[in-house]
Amino acid sequence: MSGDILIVEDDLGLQQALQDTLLLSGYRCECVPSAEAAISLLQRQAVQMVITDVQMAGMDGLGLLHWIGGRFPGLPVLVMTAHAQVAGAVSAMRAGAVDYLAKPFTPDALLGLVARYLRPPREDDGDPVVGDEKSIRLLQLAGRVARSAASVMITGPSGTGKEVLARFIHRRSARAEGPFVAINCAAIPDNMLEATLFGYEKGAFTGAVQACPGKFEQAHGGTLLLDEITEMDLNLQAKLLRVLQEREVERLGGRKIISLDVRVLATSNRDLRQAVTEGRFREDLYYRLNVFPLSWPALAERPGDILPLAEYLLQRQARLLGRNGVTLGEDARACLQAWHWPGNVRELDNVIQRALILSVAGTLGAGDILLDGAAAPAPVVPDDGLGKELESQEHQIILQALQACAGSRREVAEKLGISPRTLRYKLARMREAGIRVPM
Ligand SMILES: Nc1ncnc2c1ncn2[C@@H]1O[C@H](COP(=O)(O)OP(=O)(O)OP(=O)(O)O)[C@@H](O)[C@H]1O
Repeated sequence: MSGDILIVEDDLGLQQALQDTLLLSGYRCECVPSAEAAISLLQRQAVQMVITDVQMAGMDGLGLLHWIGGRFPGLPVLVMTAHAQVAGAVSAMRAGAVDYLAKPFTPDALLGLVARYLRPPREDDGDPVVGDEKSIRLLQLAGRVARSAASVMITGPSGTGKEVLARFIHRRSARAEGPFVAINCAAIPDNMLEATLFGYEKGAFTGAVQACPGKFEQAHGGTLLLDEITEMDLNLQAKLLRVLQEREVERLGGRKIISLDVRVLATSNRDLRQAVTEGRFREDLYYRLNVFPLSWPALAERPGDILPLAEYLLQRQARLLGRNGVTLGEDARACLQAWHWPGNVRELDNVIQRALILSVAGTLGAGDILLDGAAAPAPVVPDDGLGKELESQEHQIILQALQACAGSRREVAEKLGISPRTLRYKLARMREAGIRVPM
């Protein structure tokens, strides 16, 4: 499920910041400044989620929650409250809000919560990009395994593309038309993971104001990816094993047995055998999930993937920034090929993003490639100091332009000769880096 989020916020600066953050993650958004405007929009247009401020002139966020609860009971509503107003958050949860954000919050906190209810449309639902012999063989193997019903365990260091491979297996399987549901076991607090996986009935625990299906139920007829499974605590591992063996689930606080038709894929960046030996991962669960192990090695061990991936990631980022047609110069390619990529493909993605932000030219050069950890050998690359310097100069220029144009983004973008979209992107990055961007 992906799609439209309605933001209801009377502080236009915050409204814009929320929209920037969500747009950059691929969500489509509509913004309105009041609950009344939200109601009028909801009567005309379907949305998939609402994010609303509580305190607003006219009808407040709680009033809007009640209205939505009456008309669209299944529509998830996230409320934003001032930090000091815990009572507001409690009332909102009672009134049926699915969650709340205490201001001020980080872009990551916002995206983390939204992703629990709405999957961002991914740009990378294509096949994994490969160029190295090793990866080509791995992909062929994964394609064959996909057609079977076997559980698959994908291992490899962080950022190597394990989730991309899992999506590929789902798309190549007989379940391709069914849902693909991913849950990151490391990102959800232990006490919430069980409820998130298995679902709960209303009143199962404090805060369970309405019944909620778990990820297993949501994945019925499709595939469930248990990301970073080795981070799950041992008690929950036992419960998971039972669900996998019996192919049925019972929601927390519920009595009904729900039968499941779900294929389970799992990933881990640990040495699984060692986790079993150390008693951190159940051996029986290991055998259950490890029916078909696939291992995606570190990027440095498959150097033939680096340039095809760099090209692909460049085009993906360039599209977001409205900079289609940007290319990688020969010196930039040499730089990328020579690096040892401790952060794997995710690091490559970051480096490409940085290069695009720094450069305004149509071809990225070696000088635009800023690698993490300047201490490591990096041929023909300026040191990190220069990169930081340039970045901070760019931030200064943008901040000054914002001041000079009294916050008008359109004017700032014109003044700096960049598209409004690029400006939005840069501002969101600045906010992520903790810089206060005046509105
Ligand atoms: N072969 C590939 N083709 C296209 N994109 C890739 C590939 N490998 C990785 N990526 C991109 O790199 C980023 C990291 O990939 P992914 O999330 O799949 O890694 P991961 O191994 O699951 O990471 P973690 O262990 O941290 O969960 C994503 O943006 C993904 O789109």
